[in-house]
Amino acid sequence: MADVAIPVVKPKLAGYVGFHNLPNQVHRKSVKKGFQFTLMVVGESGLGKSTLVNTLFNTSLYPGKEAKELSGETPKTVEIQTISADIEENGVKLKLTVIDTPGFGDFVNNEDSWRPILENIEARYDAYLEQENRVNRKRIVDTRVHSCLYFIAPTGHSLKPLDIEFMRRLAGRVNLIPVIAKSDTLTEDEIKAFKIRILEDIAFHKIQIYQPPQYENDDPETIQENRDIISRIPFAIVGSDKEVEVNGKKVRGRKYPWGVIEVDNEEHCDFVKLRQMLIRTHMEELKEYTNEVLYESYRMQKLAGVGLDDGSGAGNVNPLAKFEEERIAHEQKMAKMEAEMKAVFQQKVAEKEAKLKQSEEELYARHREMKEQLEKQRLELEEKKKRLESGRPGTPEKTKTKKGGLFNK
Ligand SMILES: Nc1nc2c(ncn2[C@@H]2O[C@H](COP(=O)(O)OP(=O)(O)OP(=O)(O)O)[C@@H](O)[C@H]2O)c(=O)[nH]1
Repeated sequence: MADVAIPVVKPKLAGYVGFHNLPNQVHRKSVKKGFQFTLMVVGESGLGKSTLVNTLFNTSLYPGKEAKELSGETPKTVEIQTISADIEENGVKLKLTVIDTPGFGDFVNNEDSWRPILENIEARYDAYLEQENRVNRKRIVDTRVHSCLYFIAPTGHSLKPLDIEFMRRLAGRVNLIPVIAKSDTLTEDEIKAFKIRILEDIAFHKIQIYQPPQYENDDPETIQENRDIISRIPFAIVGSDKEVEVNGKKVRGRKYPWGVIEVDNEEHCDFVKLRQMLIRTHMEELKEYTNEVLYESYRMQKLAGVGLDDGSGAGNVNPLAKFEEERIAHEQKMAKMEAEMKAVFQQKVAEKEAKLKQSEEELYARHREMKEQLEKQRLELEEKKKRLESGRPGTPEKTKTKKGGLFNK
């Protein structure tokens, strides 16, 4: 039966109903529950990832790293590190999780450095999916990555092949937000040109980066704010968790002989706009996009068993082909085990045979020795006998019989 379109009636309320308070109810509940956000930072070694995280949340999430830096060392993040912190502002609680990934680019072969990062993102989707599929789904813990800051080295040229490879692999799985690291090392004009080139590269390679949505029914101020944010992508950032003095006032920034770059000054860098997008205006958008688009697409592909790239560079994987591949791999493994066992068995048999041969030879040798000894003894006895016989005086050659006849012996 075809659906019949039901006309939407827009009645005028005769009196107070009270549902205008619904947003307040949501607000109260959310504040009570608290908020949660997971941010990942990815990029080459030493680009200021850890420093930016501290700067963003105005808190020191890396006490160990800082202590090392103070003692003159150059501390490095060497493995994927997850740091959680409960922070509170005006009674609103935020459980913040930062996933700091080790800087790459230090190795001779950096080809596969993206793999553990992508695996980490997907493992978090898998953990969520597994919880959703449980009978009891009361307490689902969401550890999915809601946004990923990708740090681009301030070269002023264009994206490096490694950056393109990384971004291509991560895009479509996570909200990718490109940032130009340590932008205090570039001039304003250099930053402008660099941004254009980065965006051209991103468009050319069809890399899907996070695009803040625009809503027509937003108020003009929000629309303008949104436009401002979009125009700053990729954000040129400066990180510093130290304070410097400017006109007698302490500000977060970096001091140079020619002046001070202030982190929280919109004229100096895009840090404020990035923070605004991540925390003040788009945190919920980022979470929603992760849940409704990125996770959903991963989930669909996973459940349908098709289209998941296994990272081998072979593209999408057919589940039957994958199964067949696994079966062949299993058989090969079994055959290898069998051959190894056979080799061990043969070696053991050969060892035993050698041992037996040795005992046999020893026995022969003993036997020969004993035989020789016996022969020697026999010869000696023979000799003795001869001697005794020859030594007996007047021993007749012939013995007389009782009757005196002769008897030949
Ligand atoms: N000029 C400049 N230096 C910065 C900036 N941010 C951080 N640094 C310095 O760069 C060095 C490396 O900073 P980290 O935050 O440890 O860099 P990272 O990317 O976490 O390093 P890995 O753990 O090796 O990946 C430190 O000495 C920071 O003080 C910045 O915006 N500009």
